[in-house]
Amino acid sequence: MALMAGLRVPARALLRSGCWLRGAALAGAEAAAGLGAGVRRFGSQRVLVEPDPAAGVAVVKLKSPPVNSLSLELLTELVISLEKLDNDKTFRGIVLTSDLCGVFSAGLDLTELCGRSPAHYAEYWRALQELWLRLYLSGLVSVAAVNGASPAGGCLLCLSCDYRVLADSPSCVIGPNETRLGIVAPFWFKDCMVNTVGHRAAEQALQLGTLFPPAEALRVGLVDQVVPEDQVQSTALAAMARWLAIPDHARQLTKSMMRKPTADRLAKHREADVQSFVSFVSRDSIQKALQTYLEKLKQKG
Ligand SMILES: CCCCC/C=C\C/C=C\C/C=C/C(=O)SCCNC(=O)CCNC(=O)[C@H](O)C(C)(C)COP(=O)(O)OP(=O)(O)OC[C@H]1O[C@@H](n2cnc3c(N)ncnc32)[C@H](O)[C@@H]1OP(=O)(O)O
Repeated sequence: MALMAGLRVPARALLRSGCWLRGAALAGAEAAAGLGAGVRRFGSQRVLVEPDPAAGVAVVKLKSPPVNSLSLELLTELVISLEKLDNDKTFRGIVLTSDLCGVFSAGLDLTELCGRSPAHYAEYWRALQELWLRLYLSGLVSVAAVNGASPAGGCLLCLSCDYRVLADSPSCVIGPNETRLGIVAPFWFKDCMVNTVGHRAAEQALQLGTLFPPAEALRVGLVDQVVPEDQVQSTALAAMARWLAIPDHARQLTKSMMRKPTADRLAKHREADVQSFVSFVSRDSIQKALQTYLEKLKQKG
């Protein structure tokens, strides 16, 4: 651990801040890339939005160190940013990516699931449902530029997008590893998996808690392209251009036709889903399993 401004900051987080320095350097290159004078980044503490109004595209970057785990705060900020972009006619598409090095998102923040009250679990789960429904049904084209590891809830975020580009690096694993923690993916995550890779591949991956390396993720269809790490964002933007060549109304109606039945399964039973999560996560055995997993993660660090 390093001490910085009175805060305990993990050394790994400081290393990752190399990416933020790169981000600062990139700011200088924004003019060249079309993000010129008058076009401002916006967002919040944990979600950075880089708009390109001329292209109608915004790059949405998760920046919640050390690993972009989906805390209640990150979920809330992401929902607000997506809502803002969804309601702004300037934008037709978003690229969702990470501002951190080596991690897209570590999935659900396990500290939100351990030792908290039932009311907290319920609030947390409602926020996760809200994010999933908003992203999954968004009228915007959504491309995930997956520039790091993306287990469990991180994988769900990617699956909720329309298209996925993954970095070709051994650390960039993606998949539903929930069972390895002793927990169960919710039915709507399962449905997303089935819709993306088919029933058999989803069943195997969900039961075995598989984290796919890039080539395997491409082979099963969990991602659409695998490219060198430094080409993830440019490839995502090139894919975006192809999707934006389609008239919005036709693409949006088609997206809704494909996705609404899946989303409706949750939308119609949200509160029952919350209660089933709360009673599951409150079990002693589940609390113990999650604590043990979290401790192992911390010891590894
Ligand atoms: C029947 C009813 C069903 C109801 C549904 C029930 C349950 C819900 C089920 C499913 C939905 C989704 C679930 C999830 O998403 S669970 C989370 C799964 N995620 C993981 O397993 C990832 C764990 N993390 C890692 O593997 C690695 O951290 C990494 C992402 C590969 C990055 O590795 P790296 O070496 O770069 O970092 P560290 O491992 O050293 O971690 C740094 C730091 O972060 C802490 N941390 C990591 N992941 C999490 C996390 N998910 N939540 C909270 N904190 C996390 C880690 O402990 C380190 O902390 P430290 O204090 O040591 O700095």
